[in-house]
This record gives sequence, structure tokens and C-alpha cells, in this order.
Amino acid sequence: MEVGGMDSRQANRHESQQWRLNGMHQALSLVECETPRELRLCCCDILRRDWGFEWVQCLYIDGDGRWLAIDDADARLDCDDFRHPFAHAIRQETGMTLALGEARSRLDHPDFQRDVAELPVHWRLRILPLRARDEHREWLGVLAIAGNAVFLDERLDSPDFHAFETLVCRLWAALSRRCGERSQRVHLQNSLAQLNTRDRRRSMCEQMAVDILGQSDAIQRLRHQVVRAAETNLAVLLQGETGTGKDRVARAIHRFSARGNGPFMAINCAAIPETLLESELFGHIRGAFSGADESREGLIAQADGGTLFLDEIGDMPLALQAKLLRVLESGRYRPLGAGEERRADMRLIAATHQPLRERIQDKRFRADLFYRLGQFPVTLPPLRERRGDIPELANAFVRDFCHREGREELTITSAALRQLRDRDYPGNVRELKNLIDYACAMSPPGEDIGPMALPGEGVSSESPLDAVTAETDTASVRDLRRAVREYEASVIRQRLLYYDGNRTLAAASLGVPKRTLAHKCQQMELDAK
Ligand SMILES: Nc1ncnc2c1ncn2[C@@H]1O[C@H](COP(=O)(O)OP(=O)(O)OP(=O)(O)O)[C@@H](O)[C@H]1O
Repeated sequence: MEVGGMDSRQANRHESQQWRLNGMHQALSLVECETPRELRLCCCDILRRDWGFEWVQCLYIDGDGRWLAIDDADARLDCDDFRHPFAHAIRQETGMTLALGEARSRLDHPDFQRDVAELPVHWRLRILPLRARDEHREWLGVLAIAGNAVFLDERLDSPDFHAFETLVCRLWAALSRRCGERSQRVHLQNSLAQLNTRDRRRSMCEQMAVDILGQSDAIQRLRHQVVRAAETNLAVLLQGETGTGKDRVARAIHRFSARGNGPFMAINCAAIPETLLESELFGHIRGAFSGADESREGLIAQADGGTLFLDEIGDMPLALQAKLLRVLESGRYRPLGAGEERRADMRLIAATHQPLRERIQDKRFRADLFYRLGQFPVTLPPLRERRGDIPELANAFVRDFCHREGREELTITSAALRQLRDRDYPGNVRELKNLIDYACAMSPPGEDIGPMALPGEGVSSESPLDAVTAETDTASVRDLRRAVREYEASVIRQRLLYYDGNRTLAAASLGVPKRTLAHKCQQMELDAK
């Protein structure tokens, strides 16, 4: 008897030691949870596995306190829907025990009926509203456990379960606060980052406004696009009529980009004879072709770490277009005559005033290159679509002129500004600038620039160009060919001067193709843009 008594005491002690050990393991698993969701799932696991409850649900009250929800399930329950016993327990702030057989016939909430439909009728359901066990005492959710009545009462009314429940509630409250604070912090950091990005972009647009002038919506949008383009390394395709500021915009993108301290290499594809363009871009090694006495780096290599600007890309010969596409796609290029490829680390900006889609249809421009170049397309507005910017531009060009020429300050009258606003500008901002330069030059010192100082539309007969050409002295001509060449050079020089070096406009005004003009300039060694 004594022996038997000893055995059962030992067995009891062993069981309670085992239970305590289990309890510690349970506490450890709960404490290691990092989010309220993890904690709830862990709590249900323990109740099923270690406590032997077959049916357990842990519901939480979501953010705005309106809903009771279960992790990883779509269904949720309105906390004000008293017909459901879980909501009722929360609102009454007290636990409930329901006999399932009776509850099934008495409580007609469809969700509740569905949830307990499979449970044996002789079982009981315990509903325990859970709240934080600290000074805040906020409601956290509901624990619902169903099972055999005796088993349920024995376990749930034990001090061990009370300790377990207390631990779950404490940890749940602490984790909710920590996660809430963390998500608030992340939210705050995100909005601060957004604010910083917005501020930074706004400030970049403001800095750019001293260079890319104008306050029209179109120009403000353009400055915004320049900032966005500068933030990326994408190839940019600038499209717009001649003189709209494509060159200026390309430089701004480079300056404001991460490559801003690197080189900016620019080339006008229309101004270079086809044969030279390839070696200009790719470079060559010594002996690559007759006359290649020295190896020479091309612009792609020179633009390393910076930006390569290809102006008038529409004029690039087809064979070279294919080579350029390969550089863009592989990031590698091969100088003329070289055996090995080299790596190209440059950002490409291309510009054109030609409608490239039409050139694609005419098979003069590769569609694949067009799409590759246009990763970031930017269209510049013509001046006629932003006439409101003309006064600001005109005043700025007057100031520039005076500064450049060391002249005392000149002002432009509002009548002259009105006239400027009403003119046509096929050459866009460049034309306006040339017109202002001319008007400044014609205005006597100390006098305002009035309408009379402005030349007529386009290259008028009163223009200084005609005066120069008309005054050519023919009596002294001894060598006709030479005289014709000189006359031609003088006309081209004057025309380029008038159009600020723009060969497109100069060529158009002289009725010759741009390539012909470019060729003549090269022969005559005339400087142009
Ligand atoms: N928004 C602007 N603010 C101030 N100056 C401008 C602006 N846009 C253009 N300009 C001036 O107009 C002239 C022409 O600009 P730019 O050379 O950039 O035009 P473009 O579109 O590249 O012309 P093209 O197609 O003929 O090469 C330059 O003198 C430039 O400084």
C-alpha cells in the first residue's frame, strides 16, 4: 500500500514536473513571436497540441475597432452585431459558456451556425474576450474553444490556463503596440521620403528655370520631365521643331543627372559627312583606313561616365543606326579596325526635329532604334504654343545681349513686346533670340527698344544681310571662280550668323539641302553649330 502510495505520488510529481516544463516551452514559443498574428497562430497551436482542444478560434479586433477577424481568412464579423455570441461577449465585456445543442437552435446568426455546424451537440463553447493586461486595458479579440464539457471546465478553469491566457494577452498588447509604432514609423519615413523627393524635385525645377526659361504650363511640364529623366539612366529622345531648345534640354538632363560631373559629348549627325561619322563616334585604331595614322578615341569612349548627345539623329545613315543600336543593347562597341569590343558607359540623349515615324515608313530610320532611343521620350513645345513666355524670353535675351556686348541696360517697350507676341516664329526661340539681338544692335544707346527696332517677318529686305551682299564690289573681280566662292562663303557666313549657327534654318532660307550646306561649310571651314 505504502509502495503503491509512493508510486502514485512519484507519478503525480513527475506529471506536474512535465507539465511545468511544457508550460515553459509554451511560454518560450509565445515570447519568441514577433507579430500579433504569429502570436495568435502560436496560441491556437499550443491549445490544440498541448492542451488537447480540438476546436479553437482566436479572433482579433482590427485597426478601427469595428471588426472581429480571423488570421488568413476573408470573413470578418461586425463587432456591433450582437446576434453573434463573439460580438456579444466583447460588447458585454464578459466571458460566456454556451451549450452547443441549445446555441444551435437559439442563435440564428448564419456565420455562427456555419462555424459550429459540424461540432457535436453535447459539446460546450467557451467564449473568452481578451483584453490587454496593463494600464491600457484595450480589447484585443476573442478566444473561442469548444469541447467536451468536463474536459473544457477542468482545463479552462485551472490556474495554468489563467496564467497562459494572461501571458498571451500581455504579449499580444505589447506586440500590437510595437508593430503599430513600427508601421507608423515606416509610414512616417515613407511620407518624409516622399516629401523630400517632392521638395528636391521642386527645387531642381526652380534651379532649371533660370536656364530653361518660361512659365507656361508646357514649359513647367518640360522642366518636370527633365528632372525625372535626370533621375534615370534611360535613353532620352528629344523631339521638337528647330530652335525649341533641344540642345539646352539635353545639357540640363546631363547636368542634373548623377553623371553631371562627367563629360558631355555632343555631335550633330547632319553636319558630319557620312564617311567620317562612324569614326567620330566609334573611334579607330591606327591603320584602320587610309589616312588613319594615329589611333583615335571616338565620342562614345570620350563620353565614358557621362552623356553622349546625338543631335539630328534622323540624319544618321542606316548602316550606322544598326551599329548604334548594338551599342545601346549590349553596352559594347568596337572602334574601326579594332579586334576586340570595348565597354561603353555613357547615357545617350538623341534629338531630332524630323518626324521620325515618317522616316521609319520611308525606310530611312530603323524602327527598333527609334523605340530603343525613346525609352524616355520628351517633346518640346513650339513657341507658338506658349506665346505667354515671349516677354520673359525677350527680356532675358535683351539682358544677355547687353551683358555680352558690354552695353548699358536696354529696355523693351510693351508695344514692342506686343508685336513680338503676335509674330510667327518658324525658327522658334532661336529666331526670337536673333531678332532681339538685331533689335538691340539697332537701338541707339539709352533708347528703349520699340516696335520700329524690330525687323519685318523672317529675313526681311531691310535685313543687314542684304545690305552686306549688295555692297560687294564687282569692279575689282579678277578671278571669277574665286569671287563666286568668296561671295558664296560670305552669304553662308552671314546667314549662319543670322540664324545663330543653325544650319537647318540657314539651309532652308537659302533653298539648299542641309547636307549640302554642311558640306560647303566644311569646304570653306566655316564655323557653325
Ligand atoms: N526655354 C529656353 N530658355 C532660354 N533659351 C532658350 C530656350 N529654348 C531655347 N533657347 C535658346 O534658343 C536657341 C536655340 O536652342 P537650341 O539650340 O537648344 O534648340 P534646338 O531645338 O536644339 O535647335 P535645332 O533643332 O535647330 O538644333 C539657343 O540660343 C537657346 O539658348
